[in-house]
Amino acid sequence: MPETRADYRLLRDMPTRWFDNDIYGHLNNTVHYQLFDTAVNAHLVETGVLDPHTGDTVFLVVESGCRYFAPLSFPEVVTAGLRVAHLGRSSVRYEIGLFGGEADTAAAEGFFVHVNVDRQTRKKAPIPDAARDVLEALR
Ligand SMILES: CC(C)(COP(=O)(O)OP(=O)(O)OC[C@H]1O[C@@H](n2cnc3c(N)ncnc32)[C@H](O)[C@@H]1OP(=O)(O)O)[C@@H](O)C(=O)NCCC(=O)NCCSC(=O)c1cc(O)c2ccccc2c1O
Repeated sequence: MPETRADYRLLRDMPTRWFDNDIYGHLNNTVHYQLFDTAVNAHLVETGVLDPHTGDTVFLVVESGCRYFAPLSFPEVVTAGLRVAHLGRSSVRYEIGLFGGEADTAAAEGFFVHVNVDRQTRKKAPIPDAARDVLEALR
């Protein structure tokens, strides 16, 4: 059973683009993953805890997945619901629901796991306190 908007801690509107529709006239499955990345990383950048260009550490994805319940398509505005399901020492699991238009049940539900790594060595590193605070607020 798909989840509802109330099941997520933060909602973020995500405009769709002409190019997002595939030959069947709906968002291709790869676009859902782009929306997940954009929703989460935009929040991290806006809250000041991710600087993808100069930060000492960066997040890498180690696992991701998605279930698709209903089609989404341009020109719909999609709303992404975000929550943190697990916060470890160096890892965080995000769960994201995608809602089409005014719908209250998710058209798709996905997740991905980020591991924080040192930018230079690419070895895992503890999630810094400031980022941890932002992530705790999404639990
Ligand atoms: C990332 C790695 C270096 C980690 O290797 P390591 O051996 O150190 O990993 P561990 O097994 O010790 O686990 C560390 C930590 O993660 C948890 N964990 C690991 N796997 C999973 C899993 N499948 N599910 C849940 N949790 C997992 C584990 O429990 C530990 O947790 P703690 O919290 O207890 O510390 C190595 O795995 C690696 O290099 N992998 C390849 C990464 C990669 O190439 N990914 C694809 C491209 S990256 C990407 O797509 C990407 C997306 C973005 O959104 C970005 C946003 C901003 C910047 C960059 C982005 C980006 O590159």
